[in-house]
Amino acid sequence: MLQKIRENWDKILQLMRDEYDISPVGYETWLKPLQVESVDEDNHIVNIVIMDPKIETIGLNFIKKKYSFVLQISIEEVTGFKCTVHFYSKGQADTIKEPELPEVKDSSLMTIMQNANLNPKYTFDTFVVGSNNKMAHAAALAVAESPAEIYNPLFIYGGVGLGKTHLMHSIANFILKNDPSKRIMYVTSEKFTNELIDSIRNKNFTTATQFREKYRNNDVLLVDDIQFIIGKESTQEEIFHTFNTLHEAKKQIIISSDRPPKEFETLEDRLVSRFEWGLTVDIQSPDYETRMAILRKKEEMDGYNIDNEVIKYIANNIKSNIRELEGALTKVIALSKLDNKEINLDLAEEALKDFISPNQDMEITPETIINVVADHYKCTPADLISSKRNKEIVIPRQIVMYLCRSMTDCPLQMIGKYLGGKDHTTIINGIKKITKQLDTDENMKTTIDVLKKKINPT
Ligand SMILES: Nc1ncnc2c1ncn2[C@@H]1O[C@H](COP(=O)(O)OP(=O)(O)OP(=O)(O)O)[C@@H](O)[C@H]1O
Repeated sequence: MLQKIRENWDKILQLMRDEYDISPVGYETWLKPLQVESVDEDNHIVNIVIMDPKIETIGLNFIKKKYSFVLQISIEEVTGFKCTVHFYSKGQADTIKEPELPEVKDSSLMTIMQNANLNPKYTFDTFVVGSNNKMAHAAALAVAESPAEIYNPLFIYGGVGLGKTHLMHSIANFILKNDPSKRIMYVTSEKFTNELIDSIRNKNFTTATQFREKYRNNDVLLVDDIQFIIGKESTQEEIFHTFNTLHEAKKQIIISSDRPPKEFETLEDRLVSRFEWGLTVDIQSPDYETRMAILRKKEEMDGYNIDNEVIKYIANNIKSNIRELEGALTKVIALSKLDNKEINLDLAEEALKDFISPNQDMEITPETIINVVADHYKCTPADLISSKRNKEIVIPRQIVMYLCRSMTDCPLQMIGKYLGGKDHTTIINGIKKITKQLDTDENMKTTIDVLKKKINPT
């Protein structure tokens, strides 16, 4: 087994990196220096030595805490060997034998979680509750405690990197922990679409049946980022039937999206109405206290105790995306490890100099607005700038005109220039159209609110 693990070592590390979202710097710093020292086949123990003298002492606990579990799973996945890993710094390798880690007891549950495409790190325990996500958290917990009994479907929406996926996985992990026999499947709507296309392409009855079974034969189905089904008719059809089958069988459905169901203007009504059958909850950007609490939680999980000034600096400067907030803390920690320096404000400023630009609170520009609106309507900025006259482009373009007028100081003529040289009468007409619609159309109000938040989340 030693030989097999050694031969596949690069593959195992790469699997960890790709499957568990380990950043390039994390990979280089923590994983590359790891080598397999020996294997105790009887006790299923793999002994790993940390070869880099720079990190072997300071990084030992960190690596143990953070990577033991994913390394165990990756070794099992690549070589089939179910094991516990023990880490040693180079000097300890021959002498120390540590007690077995508790994680191995859960390894069958972990395999079930993996098969359901779940990230075991995303649990309610690691999810910080703040005013921005209180409702969503409460609804998620209620669904986890009583699947298919209260809110079905549960529809969670919110901006990028705000914790929708984390919350969905928390529900599924909670259910599985209580009852590992539950059949659970997590999928992004993109992956669902790709698998559907594959099953149709093969034109093979078995493949189509297998695909349906995979998604319909579940107690809980979680579909992330449902907005990507817009404009994909076969996927919508399949989602519709999958939804009906599961709902009729009283199985739980959980959906996430970047917008509420009523904002799916081009989606069939029958789907939109189904999405609204249960409960719709949103997640907003975190306030300062929540950002601080999230950073504190992450620091605690990674085994650090970082100066309050540093945490405040990050929380003050990264406001709208929790993924970026976490990334910033990871960067600061990594730099301190690499340079073997104490974590203080100077080091944080150095580590984040490309991340936090002094101009980040700069005024909003028409370019930003065009990009956000294009992303929201799943068209391209070039479509909005073009002279295309179809409704799918004309309305978003008029929204750009309205938002440029209400969110920037840009003169009408300049807005016209940003939109590919439209004259100022066209811009005025566009703005009037949206302003008028806002008086009567609730959907338009919600759309404008959502877009304004995306453009200026603070
Ligand atoms: N309330 C929270 N407490 C702790 N960590 C959080 C919280 N919200 C988000 N995170 C962390 O932020 C990162 C991004 O969260 P997640 O992937 O769930 O966002 P998302 O809303 O699904 O993003 P996307 O729109 O890109 O799909 C994850 O690492 C997650 O663990």
